[in-house]
Amino acid sequence: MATIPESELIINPNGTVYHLNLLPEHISDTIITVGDPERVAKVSQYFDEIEVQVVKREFVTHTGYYKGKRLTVISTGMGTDNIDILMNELDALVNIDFRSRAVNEEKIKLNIVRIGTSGSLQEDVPLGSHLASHTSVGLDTLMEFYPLEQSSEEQSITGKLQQELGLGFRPYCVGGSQHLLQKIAFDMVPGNTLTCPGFYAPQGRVLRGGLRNANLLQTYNSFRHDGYRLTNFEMETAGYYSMGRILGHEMLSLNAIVANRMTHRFAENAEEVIDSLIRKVLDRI
Ligand SMILES: O=P(O)(O)O[C@H]1O[C@H](CO)[C@@H](O)[C@H]1O
Ligand SMILES: O=c1cc[nH]c(=O)[nH]1
Repeated sequence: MATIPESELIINPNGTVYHLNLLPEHISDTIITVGDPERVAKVSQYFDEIEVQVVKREFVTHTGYYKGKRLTVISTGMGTDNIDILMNELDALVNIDFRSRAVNEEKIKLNIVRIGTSGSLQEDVPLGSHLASHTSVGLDTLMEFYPLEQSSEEQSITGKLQQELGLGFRPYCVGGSQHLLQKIAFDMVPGNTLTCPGFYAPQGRVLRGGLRNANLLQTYNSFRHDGYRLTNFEMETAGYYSMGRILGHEMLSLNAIVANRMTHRFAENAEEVIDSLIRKVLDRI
C-alpha cells in the first residue's frame, strides 16, 4: 500500500492536520466556509450547540448542531493559496488514514458551501443581492500546478479571456455543484464569478499603486463568449471549484454583493446582506 511521507501530509504531535489543527472527528461532512475569521461566530451563533472550537492562523473552526444537523464552519482568510491548503487538508481528514498514511479505498464526498462577499461587475447585478456562482474563472495561477480537467467549452472561455487580457498564462474555468445549486441557490442571482489574485489592481482598483491595464474593469465587464459573461469578482471561488473537481467534493460558492464597480457604490447594509445569506444557507443546507 502506498504511503504518504511525513513531510507531505504533516501531522502535528497531537494528531491534528498541520494548518487546520483538526482531527478527523472534529468535522462534519457538511461544511460552511467563510473568508473572515470573525464571520465563523456569526454563523455558529445560530447553532443549538457548539461541540468543537479550534483556532490556528486564519483557520477558525466551529462544529456543532443546527436544528439537529451536524455542521462545521471554517474560515479560510483570503486568496486561493489558502483554498489549496483548506481543500487538501479537509480531504486528508476524510480520505487518508492518519495512522497508516494510506489513501482510504472508500472515498467520502464533502458538501462545502462558501458564504463570501463580492463585488458586482455588471450594472444589473445589484448591491445587496445574493449571487450563486454557477461557474468561476480563476485569474490566479493555482491550476498551473494541478492536472485539472476542463471541457472544450471551459477551455474556449479561458483562451478568449487570456487573449483579451494579454496574460502570459491561461486562466481556468470550472462549474459549481449542480446538486447544491438546486438545493440551496434556486432563487439566487445566477452568476459567473471571476476569482482574482488580489483586491486592488487585479480588481481594477487604483489607490497609489497604479494599473498596468487601464481598461481592465471594462474588459471584465464587456467580456462575452456565446452568451457567457462575468458577473462578479472575489478571491477564492475558482480555487474551490477546481479543487472540488480534482478531489471529488461538492462545492458551491455564494456571494453577498457588497460593491458595485459599475455604479461605484458600496452597500451601507453589508452586514445585513451577509447575515440574511447565512440564515438562508443554514435553513437549506
Ligand atoms: O468576504 P470573503 O469571504 O473574505 O470574500 C471576499 O472578501 C475578501 C476581500 O475583501 C476576499 O476574500 C474576497 O473573496
Ligand atoms: O469588490 C469586492 C468586494 C468583496 N470582495 C472582493 O474581493 N471584491
